[in-house]
Amino acid sequence: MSTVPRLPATPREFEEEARARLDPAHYDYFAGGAGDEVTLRANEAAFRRLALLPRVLRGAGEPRTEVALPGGRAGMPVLVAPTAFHRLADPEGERATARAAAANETIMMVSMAGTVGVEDVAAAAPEAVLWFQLYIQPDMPFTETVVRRAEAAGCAALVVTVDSPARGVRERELAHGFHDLPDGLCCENLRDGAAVRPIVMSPDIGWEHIDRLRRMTDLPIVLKGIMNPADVRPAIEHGAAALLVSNHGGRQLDTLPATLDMLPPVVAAADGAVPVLLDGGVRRGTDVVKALALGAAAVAVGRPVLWGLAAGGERGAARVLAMLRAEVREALALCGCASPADLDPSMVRRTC
Ligand SMILES: Cc1cc2nc3c(=O)[nH]c(=O)nc-3n(C[C@H](O)[C@H](O)[C@H](O)COP(=O)(O)O)c2cc1C
Ligand SMILES: CCCCC(=O)C(=O)O
Repeated sequence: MSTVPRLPATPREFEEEARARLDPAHYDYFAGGAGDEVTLRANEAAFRRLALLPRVLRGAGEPRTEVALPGGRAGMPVLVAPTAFHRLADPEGERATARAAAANETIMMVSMAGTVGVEDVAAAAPEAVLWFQLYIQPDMPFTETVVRRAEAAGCAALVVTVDSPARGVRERELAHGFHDLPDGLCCENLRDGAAVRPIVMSPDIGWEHIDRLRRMTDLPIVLKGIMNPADVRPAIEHGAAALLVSNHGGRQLDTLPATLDMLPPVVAAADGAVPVLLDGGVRRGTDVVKALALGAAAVAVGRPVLWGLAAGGERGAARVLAMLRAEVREALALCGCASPADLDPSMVRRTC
């Protein structure tokens, strides 16, 4: 009789199980942040500082969790953030993640630094809604080649990461000497003929590149890595369809504020012109509900999915997403909400 291995039951246990299974260098690559990891810790701490204030006796009925976004509908307001190198966590890599996302009716943002090509990710989960994350390469003809591949694979949006004019310095990576993928793995979306190009994070990228991208494709463009409200107007003027408030999970510049703390001013600056999403430190359904109450249209999770993948492959990643979905439903119900639209800023309160 074959037995199915037991999966961890909480986000913390998933991380512990992943840590036990992963090569320590790979665990630290996934877990770590830039500098002293001030921002990495701040993201999660900001959610703990905020308390929920439910409403009562609203007769809201069973809550619905789906949300409509420029790149399609998601069955829950928790998307999969783009993270690199999934085959370090599981041999199936991004294929497994896409199936886990599809099983939970949510959207997967496929990293440009994926270890499975976007076509193969799409083929592995034909029902998955995929958004393609792009680092605009200064070689624009090559950027266009990558965009065409994402379009041909059926991706429904481009997520352009704008917080990386240079690569963040993560001391945990330096301590392990982690620079390259092991033999046999590479960034499949960077293939150029027989060669695989390195990803260039260029300080030369500017708004004119967003304009060129806008002219290149009809796909909605989500700008990922907006933190300063001063960037919101230009983003809208240059055609962004949505903004993703992100500090790259604390992996780029250290000592940025928590994303949750910048959400209200970014939402205010967007003034309803485009939906605003958030990632960074979302670990529980209550975290999701707090971000939605402060005006996020949806959130995304990075590391929790990697822990699921490392702890239990596709099943593990699917379980992490299913836990979040169940927790969001429960938190909405206990807040007296019929859907995310019933949340508002009066339902959260700062505790310190
Ligand atoms: C291991 C790892 C790899 C990442 N790779 C990418 C990437 O290739 N492109 C990108 O835009 N963001 C990348 N990110 C950032 C995530 O998209 C996201 O902003 C962040 O993980 C959210 O924080 P969380 O991990 O606390 O949920 C990566 C994050 C991690 C942890
Ligand atoms: C060149 C891969 C970049 C992945 C990334 O964005 C990260 O590790 O945070």
